[in-house]
Amino acid sequence: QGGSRVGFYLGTCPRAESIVRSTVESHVNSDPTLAAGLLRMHFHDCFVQGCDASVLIAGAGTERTAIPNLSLRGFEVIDDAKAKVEAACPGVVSCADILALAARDSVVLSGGLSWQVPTGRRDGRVSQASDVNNLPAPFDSVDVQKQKFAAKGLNTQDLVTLVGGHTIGTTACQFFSNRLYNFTSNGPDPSIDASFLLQLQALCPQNSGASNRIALDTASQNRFDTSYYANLRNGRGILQSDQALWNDASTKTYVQRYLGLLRGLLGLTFNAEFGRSMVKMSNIDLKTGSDGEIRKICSAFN
Ligand code: HEM
Ligand SMILES: [Ca+2]
Ligand SMILES: [Ca+2]
Repeated sequence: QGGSRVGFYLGTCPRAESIVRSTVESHVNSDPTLAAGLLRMHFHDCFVQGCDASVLIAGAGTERTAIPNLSLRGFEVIDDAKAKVEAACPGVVSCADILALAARDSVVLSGGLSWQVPTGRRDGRVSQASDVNNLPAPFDSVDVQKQKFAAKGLNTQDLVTLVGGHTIGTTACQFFSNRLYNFTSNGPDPSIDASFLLQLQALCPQNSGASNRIALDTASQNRFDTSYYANLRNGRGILQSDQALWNDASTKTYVQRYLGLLRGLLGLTFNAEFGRSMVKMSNIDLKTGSDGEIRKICSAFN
């Protein structure tokens, strides 16, 4: 996992990070929902073949065509940043690094704390839809979520923290509408707050709302804050996998700590911890040194 380091491009492309930042900024300013798209894209990259931009390759049979990736957004932001970075320093900066930096910049633009992103990743030469099988699903139990994160070297705190990325962005109703209508033989998921259930049912009608999009963090979908965790506490989580974090003792303590419900040594600051867990996630199975390549354009192998 070693090989990446903060400031990798200082000697070879000193403007790389600022070019990425200003590109992400201009896109997010015109469409604030892109911040969530870029954060999720980096997660989906890192969990499949490591953080190597495999998710960015276009074409038949690539990762992009796998079901969980069909709704990824922001490819045009990465392509734009890459074109500008190439113009400044051709052949130097990887697409994998641009995506990792763009994810960080997206969090900062949404009001989160910044962190230093180690760079030096190289771009992978493989992208296959069939490899997209270890991403967590919205129906996964806490145990399965923990196993999938542990397989990538991420512990329970990292899980609760990184899923906190759901403090921004939206989901299609299809990923949770079973909770609203046919979760048990009697109907809805009893862990949903009663008045919230009525709101969600209105937003996601049973037979016609599958593609409607709903904030993952009600009333705070563009702010990088702890509101997402407060919603979990109040039975206002959206995905079954999200609400489960409150209903399992091992993950609930982290939610409580982020909400300041456990004080003193047990207190934790979400926005600070998020950057720390992101650095761990951003270092999954890196290709460094002479592995892989530096792509010329992010959507195609050289
Ligand atoms: C147990 C782990 C996770 C599960 C089951 C999960 C599941 C999902 C699902 C089903 C969606 C909605 C997709 C759609 O409607 O197209 C979503 C959206 C999102 N996820 Fe996750 N996710 C997980 C972890 C993460 C992590 C670790 C991050 C980032 C660090 C993340 C960031 C996001 C963001 C930002 C969105 C909104 C995307 C947008 O608005 O375009 N998720 N997630
Ligand atoms: Ca990858
Ligand atoms: Ca929020």
